[in-house]
Amino acid sequence: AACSSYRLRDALHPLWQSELSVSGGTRQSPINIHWRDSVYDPHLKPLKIHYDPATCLYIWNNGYSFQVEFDDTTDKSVIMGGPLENHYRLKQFHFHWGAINEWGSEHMVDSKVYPAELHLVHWNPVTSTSFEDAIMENNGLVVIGVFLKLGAHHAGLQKLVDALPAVKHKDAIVEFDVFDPSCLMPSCPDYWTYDGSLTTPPLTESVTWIIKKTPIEVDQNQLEEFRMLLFTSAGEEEKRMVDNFRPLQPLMNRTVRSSFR
Ligand SMILES: Cc1ccc(O)c(S)c1
Ligand SMILES: [Zn+2]
Repeated sequence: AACSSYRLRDALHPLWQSELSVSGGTRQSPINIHWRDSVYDPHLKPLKIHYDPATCLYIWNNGYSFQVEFDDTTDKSVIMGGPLENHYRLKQFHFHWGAINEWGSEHMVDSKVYPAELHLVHWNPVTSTSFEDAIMENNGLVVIGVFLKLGAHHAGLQKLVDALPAVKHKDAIVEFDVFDPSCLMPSCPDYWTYDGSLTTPPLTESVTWIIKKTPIEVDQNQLEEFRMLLFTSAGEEEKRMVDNFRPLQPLMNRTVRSSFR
């Protein structure tokens, strides 16, 4: 009963009315990672990341988040290793965040929530011919999740933050060239990994999640710039883009593996 009422509340969340279409899901995201329940897997390799800053195309406001899109027509920006059997191409990255610092991330670690979470979305060019196809493929996608915590100014992020006023409204787009998202990665190699889903519609269960254990630090001004974006288009009544995170989903029959002891 608790689960169904939980799911009903979940399904009525403003951003996810369409939730009912996957309410039978068995591997939904995000989840609360219980550190002590995660299983160290010695076979997990270090994650290898090779991003070419020249593949960065533009930044836009898609009405859910702000998103930086990459040229994914070649293998110039890829990840491999970790839990992966082959390389995956970087397609885009975006963030989820809260109205205040007390919440905002999608995943949690022992119920600890962060003010924001970065998602770097990659697709499998070996088993799919396009990102759009990969969304529907089992393990067609890999999303690297990085927690953001309040702390020092993040110089690499600031280049992104400076572009946000240009994409304040839904569907706004601005050229954004030569950016290397590796600068948003924590130096600590440790991660958890589990099988899950997109956290926005179509919520398809096609994602191998790689959640970095260590957050990156950003300062208050940078978080507040995120919160000045709008869900709404120019001319509409303004709705601030905040709380664009999906509620926690049941772990069901899944194990979270860790790359570290
Ligand atoms: C492909 C994709 C789009 C939006 C998202 O929030 C996530 S998590 C993945
Ligand atoms: Zn996301």
